Formats: sequence, C-alpha cells, structure tokens
Amino acid sequence: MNDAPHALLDAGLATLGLDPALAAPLRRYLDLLARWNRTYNLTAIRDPGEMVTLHLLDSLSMHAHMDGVSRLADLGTGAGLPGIPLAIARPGLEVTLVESNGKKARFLREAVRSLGLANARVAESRAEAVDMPGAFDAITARAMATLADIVAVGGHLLAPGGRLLAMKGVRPDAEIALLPAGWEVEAIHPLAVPGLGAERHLVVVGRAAPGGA
Ligand SMILES: C[S@@+](CC[C@H](N)C(=O)[O-])C[C@H]1O[C@@H](n2cnc3c(N)ncnc32)[C@H](O)[C@@H]1O
Repeated sequence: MNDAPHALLDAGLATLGLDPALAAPLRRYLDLLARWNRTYNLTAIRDPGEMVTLHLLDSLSMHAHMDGVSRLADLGTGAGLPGIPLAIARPGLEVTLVESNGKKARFLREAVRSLGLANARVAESRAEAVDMPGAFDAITARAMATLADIVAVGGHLLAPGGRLLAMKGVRPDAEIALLPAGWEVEAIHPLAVPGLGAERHLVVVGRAAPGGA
C-alpha cells in the first residue's frame, strides 16, 4: 500500500473514533488480500484506496453498534468482510467467519493464521448448515442476501434476544416489508463511512415478541 491509501486509512480511523494503532494490522490484512487477489479473484475491488474505503472503513463503520455483542457470526463473509476488520478492531469479540466458497475459505484461514487473529475462526460451510443453534448474540452479513433470506439461512444461529445486524446501502424498505412473520426491525442506523458519499444503513432485526404486531 502506498502513502495515499495509508493516509486515507489513518484519517478514516480517526473519524470513526478508532485507535490509530489498528492501521498496522488492517494494512497487513489488505496487503494479504491484494496479494491473493492477483491469483484467486477474491474481490472485484482492486484499487488500494477503494479497498480502504469500501472494504475496511465500510466494515468498521458498524463498530459502534457492536457494544454488548460478544459472539458474532459473519455470514457470506467472502474475503472476511466485515468480519475480519471487526475482529481486528475488537479483540474481545469472537467472530465466526462463515463462507461456503472453498477458495475464499482458504484465504480466510490463511488471514486468521498470518494475522494471529485469536478471536476469529472460519466455518467453511453454507450458513444454513452451520450446526451451532443459538450460539451467537449477533449475526451480520454484507452484500450477501435480502433480509428475509439472511434470517432464513442464519436465524437459527441467534441466541434468544440475538440480533441480525445487516449492512445495507439505501434504507431497504422493500426488503423490510418482506421479512417473514416472527421477525421485526428494531432499529435502522444511518452509517457514515469516511470518504464515501453513498448512503449506508445498519438494519437491526430481532425476533418479534409473541403476540406482537
Ligand atoms: C457478494 S459476496 C460478499 C462478500 C463479503 N460479505 C463482502 O461484503 O465483500 C457474497 C458471499 O456470500 C457467500 N455466500 C452466499 N450464500 C451463502 C450461504 N448460504 N452460506 C455461506 N456463504 C454464502 C458467497 O460465496 C460469497 O462469497
């Protein structure tokens, strides 16, 4: 990574209120991703500056909403997004990176190993086949599926009171309208991604109270 993406990352961390010391491990992750991407096509975003904004800072923009979450499953994590940046930023958070594609899972195992991420593990599996019912306080997913599809494949992973923290672009009202019975939106938080003009929202979905509307 050259100087301009470095500066972008440093400025972005400051804007998000995150420790500047996170820049070093985050850069190591991006460097590894860029290296593997030359051979394995793990992500279509290849420009180093765009990788900082669209991968790292976009993922980290939800960190303020992780308070109280200790076990997170990132469904369809691809190359580890948002799960790896969150695991780096929050060492106390246990992150399970769920990915069905074999070459992406291989990259994830290498990233966890070479970054020494003791709080992350890889589940090479389809989310619906992960046999850990109720094991997580939260599940997340970025660019993976509609809200209804995410709860269909991953809802079983949530503990009672657990929540889906879904990363979305514009406020997804059409998707919200199609949530199945038994699930409801608890909150919608606009997210500000440093350096990005586009809209981002974090949609928080939980199980509906019995007898609720
Ligand atoms: C468009 S990519 C997004 C990757 C990453 N979350 C990101 O934001 O860059 C969607 C990923 O979800 C994975 N995927 C899709 N359905 C899945 C499922 N049911 N279980 C596990 N992974 C799944 C795909 O293999 C792919 O890597």
